[in-house]
Amino acid sequence: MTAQLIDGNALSKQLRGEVAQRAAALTAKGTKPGLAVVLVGDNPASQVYVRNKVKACEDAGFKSVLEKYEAGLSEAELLARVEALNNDPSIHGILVQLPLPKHIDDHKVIEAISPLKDVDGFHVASAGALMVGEVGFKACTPYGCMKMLESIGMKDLRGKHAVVIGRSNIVGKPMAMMLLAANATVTVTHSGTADLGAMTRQADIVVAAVGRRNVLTADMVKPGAVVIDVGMNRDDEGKLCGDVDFAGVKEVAGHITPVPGGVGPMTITMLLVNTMEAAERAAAAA
Ligand SMILES: Nc1nc2c(c(=O)[nH]1)N[C@@H](CN(C=O)c1ccc(C(=O)N[C@@H](CCC(=O)O)C(=O)O)cc1)CN2
Repeated sequence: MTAQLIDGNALSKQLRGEVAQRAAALTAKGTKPGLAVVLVGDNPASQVYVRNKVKACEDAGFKSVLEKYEAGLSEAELLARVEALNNDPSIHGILVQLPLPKHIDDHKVIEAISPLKDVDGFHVASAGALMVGEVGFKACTPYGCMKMLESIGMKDLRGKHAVVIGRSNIVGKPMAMMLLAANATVTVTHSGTADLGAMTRQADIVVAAVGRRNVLTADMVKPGAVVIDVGMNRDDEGKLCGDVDFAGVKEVAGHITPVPGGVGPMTITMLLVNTMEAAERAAAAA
């Protein structure tokens, strides 16, 4: 058996088209969605990601502002920039690209972003809203994973067992909350889990979000399961790869996401969706 691919590029194209239509409608009513992207330092991967975010905004008809700062920018200076963006009515979403240089406390910076503009969904208020089912912004990567499940008819996950590998604040934990909200039975595994394979072999859905190659191999997957790969690593030849042993697992799984072309583009797509939502909420409140 060879698994069906869940194509993040194709799904992104469709969803970004829908966002562009909403953006045109809101712009015609006098509110052009605006996203500010803040990058500190010269991390090469971050530079690619912020460029892709700005380009995606432009393609969708948004205003986008890219603020780039030297790695030596102080925490106080960054907090002052965030505050200025909080008070800028033409900006509906603010994103500070992670990782930040070590001398800056990323938690402090994220908490300085207004929850009304927290389109990354990383603020404690956004995480809390997700936990209790209130209106807020959902973290883009897990939100994109949920859309990928929806695209294969898995919106209500009643009766399904989902196993999340990884417990980070930006992927693993919000992923578990979103799966739970969709009625899945959820197990969160991590570096302290005794027998990972024993957990994943029970799963109808596995989400791998560890940041290490080959965390999930074919022998750890139930035949027909859906495998979502959030990882972004380099193999020995420097080629981009995920956390899943794709070649092996695709022979066992029912559906699988590729890397590249899977969750990555969906992360940017859901950022557009969140920014669109932020602009619509701001216009409705005006
Ligand atoms: N403020 C944030 N920082 C970071 C986030 C985030 O959501 N918000 N996530 C990651 C990086 N990231 C977005 O910023 C991101 C990573 C990868 C991709 C992507 O499209 N990947 C492509 C491959 C790109 C390549 O060739 O390198 C793919 O998978 O097809 C998009 C966004 C950490 N920081």
